[in-house]
Amino acid sequence: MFPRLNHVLVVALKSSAPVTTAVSLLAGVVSHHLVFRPFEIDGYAWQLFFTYLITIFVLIIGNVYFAGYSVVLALARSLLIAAAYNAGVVTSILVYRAFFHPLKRFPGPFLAKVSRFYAMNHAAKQVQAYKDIQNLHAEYGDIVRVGPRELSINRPSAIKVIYEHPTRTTRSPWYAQVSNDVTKISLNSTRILKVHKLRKKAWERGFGFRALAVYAPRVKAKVDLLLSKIAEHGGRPIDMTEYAMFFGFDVMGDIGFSKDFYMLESGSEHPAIKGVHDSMLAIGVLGTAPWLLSMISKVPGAAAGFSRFTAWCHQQLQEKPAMFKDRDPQDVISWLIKAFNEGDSSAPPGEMAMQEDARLLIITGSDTTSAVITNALYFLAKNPDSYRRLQAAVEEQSPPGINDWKYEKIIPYVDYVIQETLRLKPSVPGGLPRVAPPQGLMIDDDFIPGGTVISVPTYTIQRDPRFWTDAHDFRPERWEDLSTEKAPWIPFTRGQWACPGRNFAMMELRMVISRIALEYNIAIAEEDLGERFDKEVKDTFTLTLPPLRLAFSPK
Ligand code: HEM
Repeated sequence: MFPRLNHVLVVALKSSAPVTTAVSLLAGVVSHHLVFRPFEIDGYAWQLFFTYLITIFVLIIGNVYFAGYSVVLALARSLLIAAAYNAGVVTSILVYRAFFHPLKRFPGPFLAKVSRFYAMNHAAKQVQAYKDIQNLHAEYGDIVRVGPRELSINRPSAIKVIYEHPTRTTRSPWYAQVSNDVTKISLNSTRILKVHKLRKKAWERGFGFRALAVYAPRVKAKVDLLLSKIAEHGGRPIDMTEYAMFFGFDVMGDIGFSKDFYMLESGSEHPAIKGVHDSMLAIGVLGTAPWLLSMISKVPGAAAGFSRFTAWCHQQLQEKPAMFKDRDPQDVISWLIKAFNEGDSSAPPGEMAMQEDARLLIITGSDTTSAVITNALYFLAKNPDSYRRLQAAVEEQSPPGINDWKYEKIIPYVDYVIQETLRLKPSVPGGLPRVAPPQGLMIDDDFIPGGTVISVPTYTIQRDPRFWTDAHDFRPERWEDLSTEKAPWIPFTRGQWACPGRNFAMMELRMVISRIALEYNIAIAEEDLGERFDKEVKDTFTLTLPPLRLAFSPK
C-alpha cells in the first residue's frame, strides 16, 4: 500500500505547473467553504498561521525528497502552491461575501461587505468608529451591512429583539479575544448564556442594596477629596478629564478591592492604570477586526503595559482574606471571593476566571463613570440655564447648604442631567455585537439570518432626530415626560448582558454632580470653548476624552 501512496505523492508533486496551480487554487476555495466559513475561527488565527507555515515547510521537504527537485526548485514550486492557494482562499471569500452571502440584500459600502479591514481603515483615521457607523446609517438607512457578517440596526424595535429578555442572541466572537474557555475568562467575555446567568448573580450581590449602603460613605469620602482638590486650585482651571479619571479609579480601587490608587491625592496617574490607558488606542482600532486583536494580544510583549495592571490586580487578590467572619464582604471582589470559597454556583468558575473578573471590575467601573462626570460638566458649562436649574434643584433639597447635603436623596433634575449626558455621549458609544440564533430572527419585517452579528448603534440611535426632539441639544427637561425604559436609550444596554454596576454608577454620579452644583459655578477655560473636547473624543470601546480645562468659582 505504501509504495502506491509513495507513487501517487510523487506524481502529484511532479505535476506540471498549470495543474499544480489549478489544484492549489481549488484547495483554497474548498478550505474556505469547509473550514473558514462554517466554523468560528476568529480565536485560532495563530494556530492557522502556523499550520500554514508548517504545510509549506512539509511541501518543500516533499519536493526535495519525494520528487527529487533541487532545493531552489522545491522552494519555487512550494511558493507557487502557497500563492495559488492564497489566491483561491481570497477570491472565494471575496466572491462569496460580495455575491452569495445571505446578507447580500442589505445595503452598505461594497468594501465593508467583503472585509472588516474597511471598518479598521476608517477607525484608524480618527478612532471614532461610532461616528463612522452613524455616517453609514445616514447614507444607507436603518439596516446597514457594516462588515461581511455584521449588520448595524438603527431601530428602536431592534433593542427588544437583540438585547432584552428572553435573550435569544449570544455575544459575538469579539468577546472571545482572551478565550472561549469559561474557566479562564471574565463575566464580560462569557458567551454561554447559562454560565453567564449564573456568574452574574455573584456580581449582582456585590452591587445589591446591602452592598451599596457599605460603599456609599466611602464614595462620599472620595467626593470630598475631589472637591478639596478643586478648592486647592483656587479658581485656576483644572483638567477635569484628568481629575474625573483619578476620581473614577480611586473609587473603584476602594469599593472594588478596599485599596487606594491615591491618584486624587498625588495628582498623577498610577503606573498600573497608565498601562491600561496605553492599550486603549489599539483596542479602538484593532477591535474592529476581532481575530486580529486576538492574534496581536497573544504576541509576547504586545500587552506589556497592560501587564503592570494585571500584576496589580493579581497582588490584590493574593492579599485578600479567605474568609469573611460575621459580616458582609466590604468590597465587590470579596463578594466574588466569598462565592468562590463557599463553592457557590455563581462564583467565577476557576482561578483564571477570578483574575479576569478582578481586572474587569476596575476597567468597566472607572473610565465609564469618569467620562459621564466630565461630559456632564462640559454640557452644563455650555448650557448655563440648565446649570442654574440644576443648582436650584439641589439647593431646594439641601436648604442651609453643604452641611445638610444628603447623598441618599434622589433629585430628579440631577438624574435628568445624567441621563441626558449619557444620551448625547454614551460612555460605550458603539453597538454591542450579538449573534442571531441559528434559526434567525425577525426585526419588524426584516428577516435576519442565523449567525449574523447584529447590534444597535448606541450613539446613533440616541441622537436620531426621528426618535428625539432637538436630538443634538442638551435638554435635561426632556426626561420629565420620558422613561429610560421606553425611549431608545441604552447606555447600560438591556437584559441579560446589562451593566450590573448601573445603580452604583448612578450613586457616584449623583454625588459628584450635585456636590459641584451646590458649591461652584463653572466655566470652560479653553480658547475654543470646548470645541476640541467635543470633536476629538476617541472610541476605544469606552470613550477616551481629550483634556477639558474647567474653572470653578465658589458660589
Ligand atoms: C456610567 C457608567 C457606566 C456605563 C455607561 C456602563 C455601561 C456598560 C455597558 C454598556 C455594558 C455592556 C458591555 C457589553 O455587553 O459588552 C456594561 C457591562 C458591565 N459593567 Fe458597566 N457601565 C458603567 C459603570 C459601571 C460600574 C461603576 C461598574 C462597576 C464595577 C460596571 C461594571 C460592569 C460589568 C461587570 C459589566 C459586564 C456585565 C456582563 O458581562 O454581564 N459598570 N457596562
